[in-house]
Amino acid sequence: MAFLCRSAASLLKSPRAAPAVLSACRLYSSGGQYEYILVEKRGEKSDVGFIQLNRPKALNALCDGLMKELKQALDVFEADGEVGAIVITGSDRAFAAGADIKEMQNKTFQDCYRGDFLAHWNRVSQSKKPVIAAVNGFALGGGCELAMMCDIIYAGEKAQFGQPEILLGTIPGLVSKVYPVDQLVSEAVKCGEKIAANSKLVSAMAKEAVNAAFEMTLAEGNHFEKRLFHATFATGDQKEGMTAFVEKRKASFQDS
Ligand SMILES: CCC/C=C/C(=O)SCCNC(=O)CCNC(=O)[C@H](O)C(C)(C)COP(=O)([O-])OP(=O)([O-])OC[C@H]1O[C@@H](n2cnc3c(N)ncnc32)[C@H](O)[C@@H]1OP(=O)([O-])[O-]
Repeated sequence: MAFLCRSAASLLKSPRAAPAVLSACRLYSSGGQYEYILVEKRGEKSDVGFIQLNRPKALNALCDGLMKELKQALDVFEADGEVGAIVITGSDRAFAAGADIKEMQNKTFQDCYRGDFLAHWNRVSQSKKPVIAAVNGFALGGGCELAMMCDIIYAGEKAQFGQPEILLGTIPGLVSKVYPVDQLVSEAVKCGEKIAANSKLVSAMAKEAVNAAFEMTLAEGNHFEKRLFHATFATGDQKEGMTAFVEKRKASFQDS
């Protein structure tokens, strides 16, 4: 699994493949029109529910509308007796580049807490039917978490998983990396440098979330992480991190 930052991503960039187009895609639902996803039944027996995230210009950033539609499509497939499994995919370039930063940029802690921000994000992990993530391209932040909520992950050779939220002044849930023996120590130091360049306040919150999860049930751990995620919206560093992303510049964190 690769931990991606924007600069690393630019090195890894592959020729931009056109978003996969669903031939003969038909809207499959209770008649509702989906704006952010394409939905159909696939397989010889039409017994596989197929959901393609479809915000190509935003690299399938998971805006609130998209997540609501995803929940709606899962509800429809759960109720469909023909459907035995569900596949969620994105485009060749991006499974999903995370929660929508532009939508989150100006949210306050109060907005997050009162509106129970991300409340419906657990829908995938609550699915009674097996869900398979088919991941090509970027699966970052909430996009990586969406894949992890599925029961099985199939990854294309160029799939890139990462939890880069710390670069935005908010908290991630997972980081892992594998190196050859002789590169391990120097890479660990480089990693330390990258961490140290981020908000120390938010890094501490991330660590608190990870450590607390070891002592909790999965549901409690998810809840605790969500509350800490909300709390980062009370910091100046979250504002700086997300504003810097939108303004296409490097963030300057003040640990506040
Ligand atoms: C449990 C929940 C908690 C989750 C928290 C999160 O997920 S936090 C998030 C964690 N995720 C991250 O921190 C990843 C943030 N994304 C990146 O770092 C880079 O986009 C990249 C490395 C994925 C691709 O770089 P690249 O140079 O190849 O492409 P590019 O950068 O030019 O992007 C093309 C267009 O897509 C847009 N857009 C992209 N992502 C998002 C987004 N999440 N949101 C909104 N928009 C996004 C981007 O603004 C641009 O639109 P514009 O300006 O043209 O209108």
